[in-house]
Amino acid sequence: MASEIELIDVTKRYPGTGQPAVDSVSMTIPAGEIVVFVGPSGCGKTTTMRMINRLIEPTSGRITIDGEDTLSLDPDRLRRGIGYAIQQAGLFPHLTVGQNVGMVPGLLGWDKTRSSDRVDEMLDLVGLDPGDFRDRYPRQLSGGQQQRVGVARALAADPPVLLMDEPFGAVDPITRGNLQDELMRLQAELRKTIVFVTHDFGEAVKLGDRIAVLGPQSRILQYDTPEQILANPADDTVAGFIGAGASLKQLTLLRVREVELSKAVTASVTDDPADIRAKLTEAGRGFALLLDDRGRPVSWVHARTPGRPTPVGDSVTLQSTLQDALEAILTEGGAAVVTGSRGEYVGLVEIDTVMSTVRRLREEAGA
Ligand SMILES: Nc1ncnc2c1ncn2[C@@H]1O[C@H](COP(=O)(O)OP(=O)(O)OP(=O)(O)O)[C@@H](O)[C@H]1O
Repeated sequence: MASEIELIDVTKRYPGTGQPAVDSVSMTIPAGEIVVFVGPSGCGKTTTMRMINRLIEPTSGRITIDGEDTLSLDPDRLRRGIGYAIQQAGLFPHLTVGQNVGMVPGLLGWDKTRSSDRVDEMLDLVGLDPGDFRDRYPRQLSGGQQQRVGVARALAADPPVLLMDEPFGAVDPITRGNLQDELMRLQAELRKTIVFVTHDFGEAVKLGDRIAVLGPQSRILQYDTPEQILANPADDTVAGFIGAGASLKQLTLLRVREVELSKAVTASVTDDPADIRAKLTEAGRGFALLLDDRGRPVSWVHARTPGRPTPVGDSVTLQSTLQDALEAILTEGGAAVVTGSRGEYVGLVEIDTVMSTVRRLREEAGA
């Protein structure tokens, strides 16, 4: 379930300020898409987003959701129907993870069983084991886990619209990449209308079906697909914002599932090292990837030392971008291991694949 959002001539003038923070913005946010607001600090991204759920009231203009004027609705009711996730998760510190996630279902009057089933389902969905996490307090979680709980909470009542204000801004780059991958995996399933605020253009390109590049007072400098913005920036300001190295940035547009994967020699973690060595000799390869009993990658072994595995570090999923794969290759060396939806090994992205893709993108851009 998703909804179309429309902003019509929306203006916000904070009391006691000269210029409006948001000046006469009009845009349509299509149902079921991720629209990213990106722009410099202070340009009015957050103000624009918060007017959608009326955490901030517009000074003038209209906002409709599926054609219904939000100003005609009771603000509390409106907000319960819109998921909201923010930087540093904004969890209530004195409530458990389960109570945080179950907050909106509780407000909506769901009964206890339905609420608690939903909490477990949501924790599962964002990759946290409910048995382990439900009764913990936010301070007992890492930053990335808190963000996951924040997303679970925003999704708990199955809202058609999700507002996300720099939700991954406060975590390290690797965790951030993982959270982005998970959001894309969730969205492939849920197809919500998501408005996402960031000042990181790379994040916008990775996540957005469309990107609104905003200038001062939320003036829309360009509103288009990432491909179009990268290929045809509307003006020098947008071009400057995209920055140099656009063809490398285009790696963030391609998913691992879109390139041909290579095959590793695989063996089971329980296999005899001598058998693994024999297998590698026969295949004429130097390394084997060891899988556990569920087919998940565990470690690499070298033909000369088959009894001494090194753990697989960074892996990527089919939804990851080639940029992520490149980063994993650079940290892991040689190739990035690709896993499927249950964490099972599905193939490798090799550096040659990334290089030939970059060459192809350059050629296409020059053509
Ligand atoms: N409550 C307020 N009262 C007065 N001015 C405000 C208020 N909130 C925001 N502003 C001003 O409105 C402008 C837009 O702020 P907003 O937070 O929407 O920008 P932003 O693009 O989200 O910024 P950032 O990326 O730094 O979070 C800024 O100039 C800010 O100083």
